[in-house]
Amino acid sequence: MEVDPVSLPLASPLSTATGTIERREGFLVRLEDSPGIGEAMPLPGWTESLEGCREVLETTKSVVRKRGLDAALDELDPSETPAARHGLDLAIADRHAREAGQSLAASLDPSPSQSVPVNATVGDASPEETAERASAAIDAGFETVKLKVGARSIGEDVSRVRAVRDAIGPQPEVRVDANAAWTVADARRAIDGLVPLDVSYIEQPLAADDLDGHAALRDRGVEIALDESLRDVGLDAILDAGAADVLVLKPMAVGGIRRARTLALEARQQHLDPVVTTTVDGVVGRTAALHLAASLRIERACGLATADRLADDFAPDPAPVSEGRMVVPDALGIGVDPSLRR
Ligand SMILES: O=C(O)CCC(=O)c1ccccc1C(=O)O
Ligand SMILES: [Mg+2]
Repeated sequence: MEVDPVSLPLASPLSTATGTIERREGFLVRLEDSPGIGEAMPLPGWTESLEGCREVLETTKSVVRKRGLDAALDELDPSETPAARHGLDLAIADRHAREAGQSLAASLDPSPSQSVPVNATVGDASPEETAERASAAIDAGFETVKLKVGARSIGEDVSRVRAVRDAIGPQPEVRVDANAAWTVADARRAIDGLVPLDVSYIEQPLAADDLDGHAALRDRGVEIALDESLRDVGLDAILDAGAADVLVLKPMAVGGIRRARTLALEARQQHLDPVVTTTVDGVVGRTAALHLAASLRIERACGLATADRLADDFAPDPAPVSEGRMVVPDALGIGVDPSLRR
């Protein structure tokens, strides 16, 4: 197992209620002999720190040498060091798929979908700017836009969504992501303003641990999706509280695509609908998340259209967005050269 530090600047930083993402730093994990590649891109607030990830991957190297890959994977705690675990898990999964002569999606499920619908991700900006970005996305073929909210007053956010609806018309799906910025009272006001604008879902309106609050927001004309809550309180608590309609899965934040897949299948059994998104990862992590979504045959738009935000990437994009969908690479494994270096 080899670990290479990597750094990707963002061409368009992503502004959210909890700050702006400007650069992604992490590690490529490579397996030799029988090749496989993974990506460990910690995102502070969502995963361990960069330093924490570096340290645990160093330790993991020697565990792999002494006790093998599977033992090393078992030692990585998905809640303590999810990005490091994602890196190794993905390298192993990529290797397995390659050895089986299959794409990653096909190695996860016998009948994966060939393409996945994706949403455009529109960060916080003025109403005019937000509407312009949303229109540009619709013109480029997207059928769903996800707007970041929660950085401004409820009144301003509702005005932003109204500007978007006025600009793109009634057909496209509009969803919003508050990144836990609202109180219950804020969220009720926001829902009153957003329902007439036909917003499909609100992602993480309230604090991650406020499951009862989220449960009380359901069935008011807009679905509730949970993202941060999965990281902080876990799937069982979300299911027990009946807190959501949609579960947002970020493979980098849950400790790997295979763990994300298990969580998605569990959620579905309880009528909680999974959606897969990236943490604005490089081509290895992003394309792996696409394979995961395809293996789950997700029909809701997924948050995988994040390649455009990067100013640079490790390799050419094997799954560019076209007409609002990403086509799953029909090559071995992830479909990215497993020997690529930075
Ligand atoms: O879901 C998307 O459209 C893209 C991913 C995204 O919004 C995101 C990216 C990095 C960190 C957090 C989030 C989020 O969903 O909250
Ligand atoms: Mg979110």
